[in-house]
Amino acid sequence: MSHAWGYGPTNGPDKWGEDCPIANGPRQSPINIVPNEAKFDPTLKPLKLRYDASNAKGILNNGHSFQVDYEDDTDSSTLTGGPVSGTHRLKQFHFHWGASDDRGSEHTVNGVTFPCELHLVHWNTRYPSFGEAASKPDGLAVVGVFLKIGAANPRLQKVLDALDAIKTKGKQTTFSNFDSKTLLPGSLDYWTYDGSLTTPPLYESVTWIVLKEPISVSPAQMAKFRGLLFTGDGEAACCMVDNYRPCQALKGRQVRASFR
Ligand SMILES: NS(=O)(=O)N=C1NCCCN1
Ligand SMILES: [Zn+2]
Repeated sequence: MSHAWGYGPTNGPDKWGEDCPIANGPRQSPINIVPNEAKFDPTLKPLKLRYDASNAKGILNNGHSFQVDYEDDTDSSTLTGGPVSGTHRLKQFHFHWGASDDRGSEHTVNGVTFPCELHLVHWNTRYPSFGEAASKPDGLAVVGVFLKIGAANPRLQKVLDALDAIKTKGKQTTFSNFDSKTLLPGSLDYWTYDGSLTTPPLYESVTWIVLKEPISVSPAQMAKFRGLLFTGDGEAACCMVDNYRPCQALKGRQVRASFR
């Protein structure tokens, strides 16, 4: 692939293997989760997410999605417990979504897609930085949360209201005082499996923690996601939609459940 990766016909997921051969590796993500095939693991600990709203730094259109970045030079926003050992620091969160409500999530459940999926990206502090951790088999832990069409979600609104300022690729603005814990559903029941980044470089470094309970999003709120552009100022506009990777082969992996 001679040009930068993306989600179009010439640079999309089917082409990523040209630059990233790990795309066909043994622990790629996302996957279809089949609850009846997930094994309840009583040794799994409850997820402990402690986030400090004041760690929120900024919001950026990176040309593939948008992300909210967090200060990660101390242990003030962390994930502990769950399937991971040690402490993982929150680095950023971002979303994946579709052009219409029938698609957009990366993981699926019994083949069912959701219109959007939230990823909260954390890195293992046994390594000195996110960049170092990102390429280690136990380097990252990503919490995935499904968004399901329903009532407008007031907890999304501050994020969505910031999108007008970052419409095009490369735009960023300050984004402060946001507690990402408010984006989580009431239950922290989860499925977990060993996987990868779902965007290049597709490193097989992610312990995935996919929450069973979705949060709500309204059609009008979904329209705000779809108002973003993949393209930068001065380029032919291309709507930022369908920025999800299709499900990948399980290749013998076991998905565990934290709940019966
Ligand atoms: N969708 S994902 O697996 O979280 N992929 C990521 N790639 C770059 C760094 C953050 N996360
Ligand atoms: Zn993601």
